[in-house]
Amino acid sequence: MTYPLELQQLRVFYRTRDGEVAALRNVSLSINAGEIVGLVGESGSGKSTLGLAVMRLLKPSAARVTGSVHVGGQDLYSLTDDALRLTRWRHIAMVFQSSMNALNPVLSVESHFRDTFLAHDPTMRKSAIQTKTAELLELVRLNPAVAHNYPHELSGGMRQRVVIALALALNPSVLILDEPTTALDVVVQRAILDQIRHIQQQRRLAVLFITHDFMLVSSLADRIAVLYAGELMEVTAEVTGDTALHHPYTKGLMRAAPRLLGTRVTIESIPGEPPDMRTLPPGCPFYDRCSQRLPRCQKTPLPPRTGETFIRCHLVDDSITVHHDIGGDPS
Ligand SMILES: Nc1ncnc2c1ncn2[C@@H]1O[C@H](COP(=O)(O)OP(=O)(O)OP(=O)(O)O)[C@@H](O)[C@H]1O
Ligand code: NI
Repeated sequence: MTYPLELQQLRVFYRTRDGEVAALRNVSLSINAGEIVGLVGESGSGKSTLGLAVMRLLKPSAARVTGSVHVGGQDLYSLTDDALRLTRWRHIAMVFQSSMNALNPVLSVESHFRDTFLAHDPTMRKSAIQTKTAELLELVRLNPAVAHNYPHELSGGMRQRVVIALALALNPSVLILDEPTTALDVVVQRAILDQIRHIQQQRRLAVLFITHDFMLVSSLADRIAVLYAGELMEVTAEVTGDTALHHPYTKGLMRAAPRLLGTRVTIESIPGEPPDMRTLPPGCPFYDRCSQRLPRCQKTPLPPRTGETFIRCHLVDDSITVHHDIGGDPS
């Protein structure tokens, strides 16, 4: 089976003055067509790094990437620069963290779309560009007249919709969204998420939705991938109930999500800080903060896991008798 997006043993090492720092370690994850996978983790866990590595946007001078990224069965890291340019936007597109502020202030909305279309098809006619632009603006519930506006004339929510519409311009099958709604107020955020869900279903898009907000993503995603210190600790389809078996870190995130109890919002957070990526312990990276740790968690590396869902935790390994979906590659 070919996935729209498949990561195998993806590793990213940033080159720093003090040597290489592993920001992403052995990440394996596949996303199906028509599926939203939420990637959650605290600040610095490597979420944006993963998005950039998947787009092959990390400069070789700044980072070394190993493992593989397949988009529609094609190995992204084996493509020539020309082929890569074609694949980006057409097959895989990304909405970057704070990209609503990255629109060019001196270009109208229409010009942004025109540039995108012409970069991929220089022969595209003006009328076709206008029609496509109007369609895309309507797709994200904007009035097509917005095409004549400049970014500063639009609200943050409208700019974010423009950026999402731009990412969809060449009809990609994979969309990566990095904190697309974080800067927006809750009502606007909700509306945009509903829209993303709608478009994603309509187009059978494979979506990787990056956020630090577990609560937000649990209402949106089909599966959640939990990143901690550059490693996937768990991939779960049990996105709402905390009765299911989870990694202690995932449980912590679930509790840390702001929760409405009657009229009261409680926020319980995980004590401690994520580890320094340069001096990671040999065992589980969550060891220092884990309330359920076992002696061997400190020294024994976590087992590698692949598959639709998995939990990487020594404790969980002990407590499950039936390894649901753990191991074996889907085919
Ligand atoms: N260019 C770089 N050179 C060296 N280290 C980097 C570089 N970019 C990021 N890092 C480090 O890699 C780790 C992961 O950063 P990344 O931005 O991917 O995290 P994130 O999960 O997206 O965080 P946030 O929620 O704050 O956006 C961090 O420790 C960060 O300091
Ligand atoms: Ni980030």
